[in-house]
Amino acid sequence: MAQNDENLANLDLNELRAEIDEIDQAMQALIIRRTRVVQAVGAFKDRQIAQGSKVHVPYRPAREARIMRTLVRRHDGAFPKTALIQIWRELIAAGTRLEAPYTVALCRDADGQDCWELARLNFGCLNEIVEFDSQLEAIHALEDGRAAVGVFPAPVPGEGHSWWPLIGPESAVRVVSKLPFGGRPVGRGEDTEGFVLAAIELEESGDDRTLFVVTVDLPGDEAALRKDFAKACPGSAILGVFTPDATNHCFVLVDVPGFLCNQGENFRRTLLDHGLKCGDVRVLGAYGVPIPADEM
Ligand SMILES: O=C(O)C(=O)C[C@]1(C(=O)O)C=C[C@@H](O)C=C1
Repeated sequence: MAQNDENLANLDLNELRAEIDEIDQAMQALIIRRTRVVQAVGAFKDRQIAQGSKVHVPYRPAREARIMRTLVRRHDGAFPKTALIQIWRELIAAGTRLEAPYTVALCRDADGQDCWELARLNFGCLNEIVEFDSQLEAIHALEDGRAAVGVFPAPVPGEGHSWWPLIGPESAVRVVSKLPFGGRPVGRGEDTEGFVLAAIELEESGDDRTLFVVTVDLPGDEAALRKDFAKACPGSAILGVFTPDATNHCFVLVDVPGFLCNQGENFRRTLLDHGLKCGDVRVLGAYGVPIPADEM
């Protein structure tokens, strides 16, 4: 029998355990029911694919971001929100696998940093994680469908080689999420941040940031470039600058507040208006803003 909190203190151990058994049974029945609904979602997506949809990966990070934010917002009581999110990570990852099994691609960065913990925690205990020898190979695996998602270390300003310049303008691969999304694990991997890459459509989650790759004339110094971008676009951050050999231009990876995937041209004009000598502006991706640590 469901007990009020006040009554719990009057129960003996057997009665308390009977209460837990009842709750576990109710939760399991709901997991069974949720799974049937997820399978129906999978069947719906299969029909969309049969009708010509190009997206074959069931993963929908914007929807997941909305689910996680709602969980955290309505939570109450002593159970930690980070662990609550982790329960749903397993639920969602295992369910997505039922829609279509998928492989997670990983690659270490030039400093040997990898995102294994991030990948395991986000994509669950059942999905295969394949480690590639080079970042280019991992990106190719995403492009040709050998892997559905990839987790790559978030670029660090000033690092020598990053993966993002390897994604060409014709590639269907995009940055679609930032990890960890809510809460951090304790211990190994607790400081690692990563981006999820996948060949899927970009969708709004209600609180998003957009990644642009901007081609600019080689600046006198990088500090001036950062200042110019900050002035042109408040709240933006330069995550990386890549200068191809023997050229007089560089590519700048800039992280901008808002879901601006159809506004590359507007963004370019804003930069030009602020005196930045920029050429092409292309969208590398967009991601739901992770839940801030002080809300967890
Ligand atoms: O909503 C969907 O599109 C689903 O496939 C369901 C679901 C979920 O388990 O809630 C699973 C995978 C997606 O990444 C997002 C959500």
